[in-house]
Amino acid sequence: MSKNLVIIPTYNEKENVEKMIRKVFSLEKPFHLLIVEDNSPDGTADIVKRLMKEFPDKLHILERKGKLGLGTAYIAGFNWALERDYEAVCEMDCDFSHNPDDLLKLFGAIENGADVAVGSRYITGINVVNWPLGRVLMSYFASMYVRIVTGMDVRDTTAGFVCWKREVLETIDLDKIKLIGYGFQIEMKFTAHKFGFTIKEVSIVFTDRQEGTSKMSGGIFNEALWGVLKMKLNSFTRKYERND
Ligand SMILES: Nc1nc2c(ncn2[C@@H]2O[C@H](COP(=O)(O)OP(=O)(O)O[C@H]3O[C@H](CO)[C@@H](O)[C@H](O)[C@@H]3O)[C@@H](O)[C@H]2O)c(=O)[nH]1
Repeated sequence: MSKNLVIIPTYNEKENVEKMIRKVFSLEKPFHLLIVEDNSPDGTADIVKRLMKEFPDKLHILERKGKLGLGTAYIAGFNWALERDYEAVCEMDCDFSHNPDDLLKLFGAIENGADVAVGSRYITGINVVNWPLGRVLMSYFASMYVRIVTGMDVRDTTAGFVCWKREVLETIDLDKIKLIGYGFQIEMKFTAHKFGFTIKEVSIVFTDRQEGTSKMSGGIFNEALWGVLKMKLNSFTRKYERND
């Protein structure tokens, strides 16, 4: 069995999902793939189930009743992985904004000793293609804001292309992660940082999706803005002790 799992959350990704699954399985390293599907009205799940017959054992689906948010989709996926023997788990979008070829770099960073590997848009300038200037600036300054509030030395704090060593997911108590949108990505990294895990940023280029639409909303942005302050305040009373 592959030791490495890729988790892809999907909501209305019928244009991308088959292409993405085939691409991941064509990479030179063997990965398993878990699709966390939120009952997409466009029939994404049916495409995945058809492909599961072609890729038995390595393509899996976790179906939920409806659109419950990206953060809880990943938590469900992480818990699924922890019930099995995977040694590292990577989050990735379905829409090719994350280049699946970069999975090799991210899992490679974990093999080379990082506890968390972040596919980062902001360590060598700003590597974002096809986003409107407003969104680039918002994302860039949001990452800066988070860095200042949290004191965490990570340039791309909202990045959603991230690999986690199993031990990190076992340690950070996934039930305590409360934010669900961009804030989810921040809270996961911040918690790992507070537990003393090493976070390595790996430079990637993020290209805006060609097919389908983003599911993020203004509410999710606000959640990140206020949620980060609340998260920082709560961190003063929480104990971050590892059982080594
Ligand atoms: N299962 C499930 N999947 C979802 C949901 N919402 C979004 N997704 C899936 O999550 C992935 C990302 O969704 P987008 O809506 O395209 O996200 P985005 O706005 O481009 O945000 C990306 O970049 C942010 C940083 O700029 C990241 O913070 C974020 O995690 C994500 O990678 C896609 O595969 C999409 O189908 C949901 O409620 N449920």
